[in-house]
Order: sequence, then structure tokens, then C-alpha cells
Amino acid sequence: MIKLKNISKIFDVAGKKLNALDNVSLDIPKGDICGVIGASGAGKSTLIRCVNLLERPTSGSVFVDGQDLTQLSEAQLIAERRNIGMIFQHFNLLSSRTVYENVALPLTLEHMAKEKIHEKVTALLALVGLTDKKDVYQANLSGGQKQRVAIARALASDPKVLLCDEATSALDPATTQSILKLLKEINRTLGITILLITHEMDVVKNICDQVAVIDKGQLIEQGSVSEIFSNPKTELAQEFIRSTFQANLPEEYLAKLTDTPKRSDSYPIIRFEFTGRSVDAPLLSQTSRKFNVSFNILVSQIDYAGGTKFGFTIAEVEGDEDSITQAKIYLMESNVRVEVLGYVD
Ligand SMILES: Nc1ncnc2c1ncn2[C@@H]1O[C@H](COP(=O)(O)OP(=O)(O)OP(=O)(O)O)[C@@H](O)[C@H]1O
Repeated sequence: MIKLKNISKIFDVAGKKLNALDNVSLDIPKGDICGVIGASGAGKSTLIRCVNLLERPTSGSVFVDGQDLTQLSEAQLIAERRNIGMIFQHFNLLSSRTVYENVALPLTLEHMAKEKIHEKVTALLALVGLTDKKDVYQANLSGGQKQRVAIARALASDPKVLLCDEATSALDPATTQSILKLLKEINRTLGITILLITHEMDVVKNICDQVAVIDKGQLIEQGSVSEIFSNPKTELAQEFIRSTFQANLPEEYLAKLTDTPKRSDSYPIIRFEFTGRSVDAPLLSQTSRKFNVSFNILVSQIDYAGGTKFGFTIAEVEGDEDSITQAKIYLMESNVRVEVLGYVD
């Protein structure tokens, strides 16, 4: 439904060329939810703005529903943009209009008959759960309610595609969950293809089918959510997955760790990261038996994304030095990421 082919975008900043997007290609099938994740300045906004040509790529093609938007005249593009709804981090509502009027705006601009507008806006407000707020102004709405209005307005022209530009970044965690749930529902019931950009892997984990990781203007990794979570290839993807875990060792405990063993009986604190198949095997108990080491588990967390399990365990590992080394090698060979956090006596 959305196909980006070799998109590059070069900005001219004070006479210098800035390559905001570098040969990006992305193919999102109809009905999928795709998340593009990246750090600040990676090129996420530029990428999503290229999909409806709010930003015109320097080179490459943008296909939406089979139509190459870069080849259209301005008038054709305006017509084609009706197929592409967009919502933003800061909602972009008109403060002088009521909820009803904000949602009705795209239809009023299309000169739709008043009764038809009424029918449509009423249905959209019901869909986003704001029927009782129709006469309220945005100053009297919460962040989550404002985003619901923006979603209803974006859906008014029956788009095939919805672009979400950091749509939950200004919202608290509970409101974020409710907006993500609404987006998923819209995707499922209306069959709308969704492209969202985010810097939070939790968003991807919650609703996406596909994920692409962007770094310095390049898509460095992409695949299904289950593929990326079970086998992240780049350090950046691994970092984003790690960021979805809340649990960690208490600061007081971390402060006690030394970088190298202080005494012959010091033992390491190791963080084991499990992805995909390595989660399902009883690897720690196998390792314990095989190499005569013991794991005193301090923290452990397992999560799910795209039907895949992933997680980590931090443990004190006791045993003689050689056995611990062999145990680490065995676990690494079993696709476990092993990181020594430090040593305790
Ligand atoms: N209109 C512009 N003119 C010049 N440079 C720009 C313009 N828009 C973006 N850039 C630059 O392009 C790069 C990518 O910016 P972009 O806003 O796409 O990143 P981002 O991943 O969305 O970041 P953030 O999460 O902070 O919004 C940055 O270096 C930015 O400064």
C-alpha cells in the first residue's frame, strides 16, 4: 500500500548539504501497521513527511496505493492526499473551533452537504469515544482527547493510509495505551494501513506488525516485529529492545560492583539477554549442570512482541573461573547475549 523506493532527501543547511534520508526503501502491505523507530535527528519526521510529499524527496519514488505521488501535478496531489490521513505529536487542532467543527473541517472544505457531514462526524465521534464532547473547545480537552479529535479528523476523508508522527509522544503512559488501542481498532475494523514513527520501542511492541530502524538517514534493519525482537542484528535495534525493560538492579547494588575481580573469590554479575528460541530452552539450568556453576538470579523479566518471547536475567554467577568462562561461551553459542556488569566479593 505504501512503497518508498530509494528515497533520498538532502537539505541545504547554511550552504552545506545534509543527507537527512539516504536511499531509503520501504514496502508496507495493505492493512499492516509499520513502525519506524530511531533516535532524535535520525530522519523519522522527514521520512513520514515524504510519504504525503509534505517534504519532497530529492530523489526516489513514493507509491501510495500503486500511484507514484512524485509524478503528479499539484492538483492531482491534493486529490490524492485525501487517501492519506495524518496525525501529529501536538495534535494541530484549531482552537477557535469546537470538537465537532474540527472533525467536520475537511468535509466542509470538500463542500459536502450539511446533513452528510453531520452523519459522518457523528459516526466518527462515536468511533473515537467523544460523542459527549462535540461542543467543547480544545482548551477544555485532555491530551488524549485532543489526539482522538485529531484521529477522527484524519479519518473524515476515508483515507486508505494513516500517518502518525510521534502521535503518543506528548501523552502519559496510560493515555498512550488507550490511543494505541484505538489505532489498532481502526486498523482492524477499517482496514487502514498505518505508518507511524516513534522513538519508543514500547509503541512498536504494542501495535506494529513490521518495524524499521532508522539511523543517520538510513534504514539499517527492517522486518516483522517478531523477526526483529527474536533476532535483532544491529546494536541499535538491541538497544531499543533493551529500553522496553523497566526492571534493573537497584542503584545501591550497582554501586558495589567493581570493574575487575578484587579477590580470588570475587564472582561476576552477568546480564543474560534471551531472544526468540533461546528463551524457551532451560539454558541456565542446563549450563549450571554442565559446567558446575550456580546462578543466583537477582532480576529477571520476560516480555512478548509479535508472538515472540524475549527477556533478560541478571544473576550472580558462582563457580571457578574456567567453568564460568566455559559457561559464558556455551550461552553465547546458544544465542544468548552475555554482558558482565561487574564483580562482587
Ligand atoms: N527543513 C529542514 N531544513 C534543514 N534541515 C532539516 C530540515 N528538516 C530536518 N532537517 C534535518 O534533518 C535531520 C533529520 O531530521 P528529522 O526531523 O527528520 O529527524 P527525527 O528523527 O524526526 O528527529 P526528532 O525525533 O528529534 O524529531 C536532522 O539533522 C535535522 O536537523
